[in-house]
Amino acid sequence: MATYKIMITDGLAEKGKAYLREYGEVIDRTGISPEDLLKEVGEVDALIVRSRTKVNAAVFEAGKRLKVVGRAGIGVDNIDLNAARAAGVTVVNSPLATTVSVAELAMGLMLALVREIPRADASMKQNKWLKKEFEGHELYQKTLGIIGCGRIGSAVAERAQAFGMHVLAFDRFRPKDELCQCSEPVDDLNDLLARSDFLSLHLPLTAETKNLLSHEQFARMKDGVYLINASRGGIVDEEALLAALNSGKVAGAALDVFAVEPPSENNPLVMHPRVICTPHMGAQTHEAQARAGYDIATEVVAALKGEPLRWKCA
Ligand SMILES: NC(=O)C1=CN([C@@H]2O[C@H](COP(=O)(O)OP(=O)(O)OC[C@H]3O[C@@H](n4cnc5c(N)ncnc54)[C@H](O)[C@@H]3O)[C@@H](O)[C@H]2O)C=CC1
Ligand SMILES: O=C(O)CCC(=O)C(=O)O
Repeated sequence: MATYKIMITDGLAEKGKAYLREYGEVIDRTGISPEDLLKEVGEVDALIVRSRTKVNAAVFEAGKRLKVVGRAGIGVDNIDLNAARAAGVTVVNSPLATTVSVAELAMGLMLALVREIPRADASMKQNKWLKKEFEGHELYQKTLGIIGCGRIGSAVAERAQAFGMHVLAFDRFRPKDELCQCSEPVDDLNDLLARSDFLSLHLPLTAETKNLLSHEQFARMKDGVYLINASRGGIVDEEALLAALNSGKVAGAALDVFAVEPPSENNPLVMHPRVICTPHMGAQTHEAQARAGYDIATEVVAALKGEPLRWKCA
């Protein structure tokens, strides 16, 4: 039986590692620097990453025996797919594993925003009882606009409707009859922006979606809209968001993702009193990571063995 060398650079659940060990040597280099990755990637047949490791053209160039890159998770915006194709390296991901966790975080962020849960907790820890300051809003009967209604967007739509929200969905590539999880599919992003009390983003970062929400789009939104972004930072123009928060157009924003991660120290969005932040942790649950680790391990081994693949990205 062939013995493969498989490098892990951003951690992997034990179940995934155990599966990989049946087929080869697992080299756990979690946290490896970009420089060391370039030095060491030439020794391995497969590389398994999450979102931290940037698998750019230089990595493919240095990966002389590299056959497959596995992304334990969904977004492959940190992997240069063109460079992978040019180098003849297969790229796979594990897109089903983390849907529920991300959708649950989006719902949690929505509630945290309208009830100011983080600020209320912080005030209690300062021995303050500011009950009168914390008059929030209900989600009930509000309109939620979902941009990108695939796996996660649909799961959020389902959960939001259980809260009694009216859910609009815009998806550029999915026919309206596939958006059955929402209350009302819309054809026009501007229509969704104009009607939503809450906006939640669930689409990939691509050349087309970069800065999808910028000054012009914020101007089209309702005054006092709430924004939740647990997709990718680059989809929202951060400067435009800051301006919209400062003008009061946006009442509050909850951000799990940033254009640059981690964001710079004292980043004005992170520090903003009406912004709630989490460190890109949508998929960071025990359950999601156990599934993602196992799914990517089986998919990477299948790719190494030349077997049919379920989730080929390149
Ligand atoms: N915060 C976190 O930890 C996590 C974030 N994510 C992000 O969530 C994104 C969505 O994941 P899934 O729902 O599983 O992907 P998906 O592929 O099932 O759904 C994405 C949807 O976005 C739509 N879309 C693409 N471009 C669009 C555009 N320009 N306008 C409107 N819709 C567009 C697609 O047609 C698709 O239906 C991922 O790409 C990733 O960036 C995923 C996992 C964890
Ligand atoms: O695994 C991670 O680091 C983040 C998860 C994520 O954003 C994704 O799977 O697209």
